[in-house]
Amino acid sequence: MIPVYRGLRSLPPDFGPAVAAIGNFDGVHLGHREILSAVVAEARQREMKAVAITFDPHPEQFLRPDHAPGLLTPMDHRIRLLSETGIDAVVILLFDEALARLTARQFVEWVLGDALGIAGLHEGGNFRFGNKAEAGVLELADFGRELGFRLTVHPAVHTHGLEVSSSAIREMVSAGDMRRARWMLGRPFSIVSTQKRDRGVGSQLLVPTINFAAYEGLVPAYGIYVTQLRIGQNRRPARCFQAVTSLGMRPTFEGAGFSIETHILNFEPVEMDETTPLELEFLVRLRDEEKFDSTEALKVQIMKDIARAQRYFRRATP
Ligand SMILES: Cc1cc2nc3c(=O)[nH]c(=O)nc-3n(C[C@H](O)[C@H](O)[C@H](O)COP(=O)(O)O)c2cc1C
Ligand SMILES: Nc1ncnc2c1ncn2[C@@H]1O[C@H](COP(=O)(O)OP(=O)(O)OP(=O)(O)O)[C@@H](O)[C@H]1O
Repeated sequence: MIPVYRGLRSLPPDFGPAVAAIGNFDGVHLGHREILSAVVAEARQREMKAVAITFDPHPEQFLRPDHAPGLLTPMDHRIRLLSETGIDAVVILLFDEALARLTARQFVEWVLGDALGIAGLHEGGNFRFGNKAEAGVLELADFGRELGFRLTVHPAVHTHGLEVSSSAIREMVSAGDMRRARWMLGRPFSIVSTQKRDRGVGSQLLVPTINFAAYEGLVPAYGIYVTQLRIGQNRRPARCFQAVTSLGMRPTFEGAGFSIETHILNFEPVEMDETTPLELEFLVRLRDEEKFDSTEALKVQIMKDIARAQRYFRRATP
């Protein structure tokens, strides 16, 4: 794993010079990856460190907690995806009152210059920074000329005619539109969690499922999905199973509450416990959750869901 520095105080004094991109990088989508690959290319050429600079909490969570979005990638997941882009280090800036108050000039001089030794920066045209997002890439280019770093501004990345952005992907995920979310992410939307014990109703009366423990990030619209489950990220290669997942309130069972439950289609025993990392990829939404009159009626529907998921995988795998 690459080094991850949490807060400027944890940086070594000889950290720079570095080529970097700054942003929330929520989702580490196609736009982010394009920028980060340019960061890596410039850093290799200039023999410097390639760095992703991100924020925790998400600025919106700090500034407008009531309206803040659920995240596509909580921090650990984001760090893993960032590290797969080829960068050498992640710097997490702690987004607090003091950081929010920095003017654009203070942010550039103190954070980018003094603390990080930035010699090259890559951003998209919509990048904004400084107190109340006062400055954009034009001001950043001026600072670069004054303080001696190179700024490269990248045109917006599009896919299927749509501009890629974290907020657009959040809307798609919230609406259960996994196909478009996948276009923009360049991978299926996934959540990373662990297993939790369930009530046992599923295994006895319906189908066996793996239940997910509490998850802090954004989840797709409630419903039933074709999914893929990776068990044990740290084990290489992780085991990957075809699955069907129910996500929501299980209206058939009054008071059952929220749950994410996955039934593996091509099950084989695998060693796991409540600490084993699980990654659940959402491929396509099958239907809304429904309230059934009986457990038997729910089971008939679950069998249909399983058959549809099996057909999906038969078509998807040549
Ligand atoms: C493929 C699949 C589809 C499901 N669809 C529904 C549904 O439409 N309505 C519902 O109330 N529960 C649905 N469930 C959830 C079951 O109610 C759930 O498995 C049951 O509550 C067992 O809970 P337990 O695992 O806590 O024992 C579905 C589960 C699966 C695996
Ligand atoms: N589609 C894109 N093409 C090129 N650059 C992008 C794209 N989307 C974001 N960036 C750039 O990536 C960096 C990090 O972006 P950040 O994660 O903060 O924003 P975002 O993805 O646009 O999210 P949001 O939709 O929440 O504003 C910034 O420089 C931003 O301009």
